This record gives sequence, structure tokens and C-alpha cells, in this order.
Amino acid sequence: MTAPVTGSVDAGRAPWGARLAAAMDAAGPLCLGIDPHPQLLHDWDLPDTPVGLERFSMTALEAAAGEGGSSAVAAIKPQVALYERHGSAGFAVLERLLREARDEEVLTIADAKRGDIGSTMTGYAEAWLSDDSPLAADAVTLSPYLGYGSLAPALELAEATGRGVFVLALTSNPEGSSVQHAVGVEGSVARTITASAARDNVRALTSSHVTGTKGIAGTAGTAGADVGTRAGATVRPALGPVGLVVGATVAGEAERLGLDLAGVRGALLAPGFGAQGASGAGMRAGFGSAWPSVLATSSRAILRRGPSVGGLREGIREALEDLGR
Ligand SMILES: O=c1ccn([C@@H]2O[C@H](COP(=O)(O)O)[C@@H](O)[C@H]2O)c(=O)[nH]1
Repeated sequence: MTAPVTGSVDAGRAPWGARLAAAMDAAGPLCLGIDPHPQLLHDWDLPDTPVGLERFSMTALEAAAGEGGSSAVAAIKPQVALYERHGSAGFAVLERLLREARDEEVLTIADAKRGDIGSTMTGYAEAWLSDDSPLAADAVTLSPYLGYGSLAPALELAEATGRGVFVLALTSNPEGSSVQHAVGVEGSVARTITASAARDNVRALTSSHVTGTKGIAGTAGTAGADVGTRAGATVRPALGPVGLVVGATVAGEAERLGLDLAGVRGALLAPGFGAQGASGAGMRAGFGSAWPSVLATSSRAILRRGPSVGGLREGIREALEDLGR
């Protein structure tokens, strides 16, 4: 049985989908991954210690926060593993990063890839998605390989607090296909996860419209409403709280696997842009009509432009240009 989720609910926060759509419209479809790899710390002339980690993180945040009060990117995505390897001091740095990003109004996606049986999933949900938690982010990545249904505590808390989740569907690493392409009675595993996310988003978007709670971007509160466009492309649908992770390097396989990415009604977080070889043109082709919902994320390719804030901002500008911004 799933443990009840606790933690206060911020009734005033707009839904995640609306907040992300507004950020993507303002800054473009780019998320800056903050991955403090030991090699990058070394390249930035920083020690591989919590002190180096903190300097690295605050510099990356300064670049992401932009100038004149407008963010340079739609969101940042700290890679939790690279904070965790520094133990409790690393988590303290991550807490500071998340707190300061919130103060700067930069959206945060904690790349923690959490997933567990229901009773303990509640603990992970409260850690990353509760207003009371020092690690609270705007969204968290989740692994559905203990069963999509086991993620329910996180999905419920995300929806209740105006936050989001990104469920791994089709990952950018070559090993992912051994699980995600496997075919069961409902088709591929990735297809089942995609259909489950779509179902939950339609329900969430419909209920927020019916009850009038929070609203979607102030105007478009229906599951069928459109909340944004992207340069001459298809219109982006209203986005619900359940996004998917679909690797930028493998998006072209979605159609063959029967995934209806355009029908997910959630954001598609696309890692693999930059250092793993995916380009803006390749992503547009791979995602097809789902492209307006794609949030490309790039870590090393931009971070290698540091340690100066100017160098990082130049990397962000070039990435956005490649994405057609
Ligand atoms: O399928 C996935 C899921 C997550 N990631 C994460 O994204 C970044 C990618 O970093 P780059 O330096 O831009 O390659 C990293 O944190 C991964 O854990 C992914 O790559 N693929």
C-alpha cells in the first residue's frame, strides 16, 4: 500500500505545464544541464570538493539567470549524482543551487531518476516535490521500471503543488533499448509509458479546467487548448504535469515503436543535444509534430565553454541558435 503523501501544498503556484510553457516562450526551448563532472571542475581550475562544486554551480546559475531579469534558458537541470558523490556537503550545495534558482525565478528540474515501490516512493516524492523540503525542485526525473503505477505518489504531489515530473521513456543511452524496446501485450515498454503519461495529463488538464483550480496559463484551461507556438511550426498543446524523457539521439525511433509523442500533452525533455551528438536539425526531424513540446537539454557542450559567465552565455546563445531560436 502506498503511504499518504504529506507536505504543504502551495495553492497559489500556477501549474508546472503553464510555467514551463511560459519559460520556453520567453527564453527558448533550452535547458542548461548542470553536471559538475570531476573533469569539468578540473578544466575550470576548481578543486573536486564541495567548495569547487559550489563555485561551479553558482557560476552556471549566473549564466542561466541571464541579464536584466530575463532568464537565458527555460530551466536548469542539476545532475543529482554529481552532487551526491560529495556526500552531505554535496547535497548542501544542491540545496543552495535550488534555493537561489527559485529566488532568480529560474525553473529547476532535479535529474534524480527516482523510482521505488509505492510506500518508499512517497519519501522520494516528498524530498523533491514538497514545498517543505530543502531539496524541492520545480520538477524531478523518475524511473518507471518498477512499474509506472508505482510512481503515483510523485505524480499526485507534483500535481497538487504545481510541480512536474519527467518519466524516462526512451533514453539516449544505447543500453536503454534492451528494456524500453521490449514488446509486451500493449506494445513496447516505451509505448506503454507514453500512453500512461498521456492518460494522466488529459485527466489533470481536464480536472483543472472543470474545477477552475489554478488554470492553465491564465487563458487556456482545457485539455485541448493551445498555449504557444514556435516559429512557423505546429502549435504546442497545453502541457500537463507528466513529461517524458526522450533522448535527442533516439527520438527518430519513436514512430517505429508506436509512440504518440505529440499526444502526450506533457513536455518532452530531450537530453543528448550537444555532447552526445544530437543537433537542432536532427531533433526537429526526429520529434516531428511533437517538436513544440520539446525542451532540449545540454550539459557538457555548454559547460565546456566555462568558467567565465560570458563564455557560458555564448554557449547558450549558440545552442539556442541551433534550436532555431
Ligand atoms: O536518457 C537520458 C536521460 C538523462 N540524461 C542526462 O542528461 C545529461 C546529459 O549530459 P550531456 O553532457 O549533455 O551529455 C546527463 O546528466 C545525463 O545523466 C541523458 O543523457 N540521457
